[in-house]
This record gives sequence, structure tokens and C-alpha cells, in this order.
Amino acid sequence: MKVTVVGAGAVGATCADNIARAELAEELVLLDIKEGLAEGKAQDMMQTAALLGFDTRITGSTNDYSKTAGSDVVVITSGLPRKPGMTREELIGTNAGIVRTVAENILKYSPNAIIIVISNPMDTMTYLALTATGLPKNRIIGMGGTLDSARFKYQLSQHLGCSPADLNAVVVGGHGDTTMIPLIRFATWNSIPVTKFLSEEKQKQIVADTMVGGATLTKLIGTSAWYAPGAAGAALVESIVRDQKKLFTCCVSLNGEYGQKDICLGVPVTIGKNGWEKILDFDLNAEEQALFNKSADAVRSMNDVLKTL
Ligand SMILES: NC(=O)c1ccc[n+]([C@@H]2O[C@H](COP(=O)([O-])OP(=O)(O)OC[C@H]3O[C@@H](n4cnc5c(N)ncnc54)[C@H](O)[C@@H]3O)[C@@H](O)[C@H]2O)c1
Ligand SMILES: O=C(O)C[C@H](O)C(=O)O
Repeated sequence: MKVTVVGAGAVGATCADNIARAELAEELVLLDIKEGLAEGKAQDMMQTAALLGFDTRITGSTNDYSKTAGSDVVVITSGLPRKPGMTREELIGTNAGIVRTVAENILKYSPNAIIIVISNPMDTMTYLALTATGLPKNRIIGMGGTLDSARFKYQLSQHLGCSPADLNAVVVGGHGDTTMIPLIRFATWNSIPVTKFLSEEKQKQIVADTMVGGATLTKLIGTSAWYAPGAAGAALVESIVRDQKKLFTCCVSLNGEYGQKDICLGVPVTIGKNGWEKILDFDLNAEEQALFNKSADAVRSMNDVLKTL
């Protein structure tokens, strides 16, 4: 397997590091527009191979897409991160141009690749990658809900005093401070509804803290997070290259599912060798469906901004 990660910044390098450590690819290419950055980080990571004992060959490239040729999976992390006080949506002006150029270049050299989009605003960047490449919809996957669901489990585990690994909890909708929907009604602790253990007030707090998870870290760090985002990207790569068919919330093109079409939005999907394979239908109640529709309206209005750029 050959995997390319575009953007050798905080998220891209972390994602690549996770991919190499787990030996998810024989060949791993890190590409960045900044002279020497990808080559340097690739060498640095390769120098951990003797210590960690992995066999993935990592190479770096300064914007030479011929080095990415024949990639099976490509992860796009290139673009500006937000600063404290900003929304992800404010990045659209710069990042749309970057993601469009990157997606088109990738397509030239890896026409069969499955593309994972991480750059923000992720729902709109996923829609852009889909429309700019014209690839079959199953091969374009936006990573946001996978991370948000991990953060939801973290918040729940803090209040329940349990292992995050024992929790099942899903965040659907957009990957925005106000558009994501942590579905607490469906969250379970080893199959027992978590709502049994948490007061209504605690539940509301957990949902609210999950929604601003990215903003909270951005305020603390001064730029946005990378450990969990990089690990989430690598988890999707793993499910593809090992055809695990694991269930993740990912941003995918909807065609009537959850009452929406002509939009990419976060829903539970299985991820395997064909990209996203099956959308799982949760029976949302009226309140949850209203939140989902509101989230879709907000993402759609960002998608409309693309036409003005
Ligand atoms: N979807 C998510 O869950 C999620 C999570 C974390 C970060 N993000 C987003 O991921 C993006 C990257 O975040 P980061 O913290 O790694 O930022 P970063 O600044 O550390 O890295 C971004 C890299 O992209 C490179 N780049 C810019 N234009 C490029 C181009 N045309 N071609 C190739 N490389 C290019 C830069 O040189 C830089 O090295 C941001 O947009 C951020 O908002 C999304
Ligand atoms: O918060 C951000 O801007 C980055 C990313 O979307 C995240 O959720 O960590």
C-alpha cells in the first residue's frame, strides 16, 4: 500500500507518524509546499524506525506530486489552522484555493486514490474535493466526526470515571462549533445508556463541552489541535487499508439519507477498501432531526460561499 499525506504541518506529520508506527503502508509520502519541511520531517520520522521497529518507508517532497503517484489513500491536511477567537469557517477564503489545487494535483497522479479531507472548514472542503475531482462519492471522506466522537467519549469518561474505550458515542452533523450534534441519547457505557448515570444538567454540559472541544484547545495552545486529529486520520487510513469496515462518523455525500442531498455532512458510515461503504441510519427523534437540518443549512450556506471565491 502507498499512502500520501499532504501538508507536513502539525496534523499531517502526526497522522504520518501514526501511520508509520502502525505500518499501515509500505510507502508513505509526506508532501508540503514549504521548501524542505516534508523532507526534513520524513527523515526525522525515518530515524525513529530503528528505535520503534517499523518498516514503512517514509519520503518527503516539496510540492512534487510525481512522488505521490499511485497512492492508494491520500490524506489532505494542507491549509491554515485557526487562531484563538476564530471559527473554522473563517478559513474558507485561503483554504478553498489550497484544497482545490491539492485535490486536482493528487488526481493527476493517483486517479484511483481514496481521499480523506481534514483541512477546515472540513465539511465544505470535502464538498469542494468531491466536486473538483468528480471522483465517485465513496472515495471522498471528510474527517471531523471521528475526532468529535473521540472527544465526546473523552468528556463522558471524565464524568463517568470510566475508560473512553468502553464507551460508544457518536457525534453527527457538521464539524463546527455550533453545527455538531453529540447524540447523547444513543451513547452507551458497555451497552448501558449513559443517560442513566448522568443528570440532565451534566448531560447538557458534556454536549456543550464536546461541541467547543476544538475551540477550547485552540485557546489553550494558541493554534488548533493535532494529536487526536492526526490519530483520527490514521484510524480512517487503517480501516481502509486493512478493510476493517469499522464504523466512524465521517463527512460524506448524502443523497436523501437523513433527509439531505447535494451536501457532505457527518453521519455514521462503515470504512473499508472502497472508501466509505455503508451509511447507518439512526432513528433521530424530531429534536435531533431539527438540529441535523439546521446543521445542514449552515454547511450549505458555506458551500454557497465557494461560488463567490
Ligand atoms: N477536520 C478536523 O478534524 C481537523 C482537525 C485539526 C486540524 N484541522 C485543519 O487541518 C489543517 C492543518 O492544520 P495544522 O495544525 O496541521 O496546520 P499547520 O499550519 O501546522 O500545517 C499546515 C501545512 O499545510 C502546508 N500547506 C499550505 N498550503 C499548501 C499547499 N498548497 N500544498 C501543500 N501544503 C500546503 C503548510 O506549509 C503547512 O505545513 C487546518 O486547516 C486545520 O484547521 C482539521
Ligand atoms: O478546532 C480546529 O479549528 C481544528 C479542528 O477542527 C479540531 O476540531 O481540532
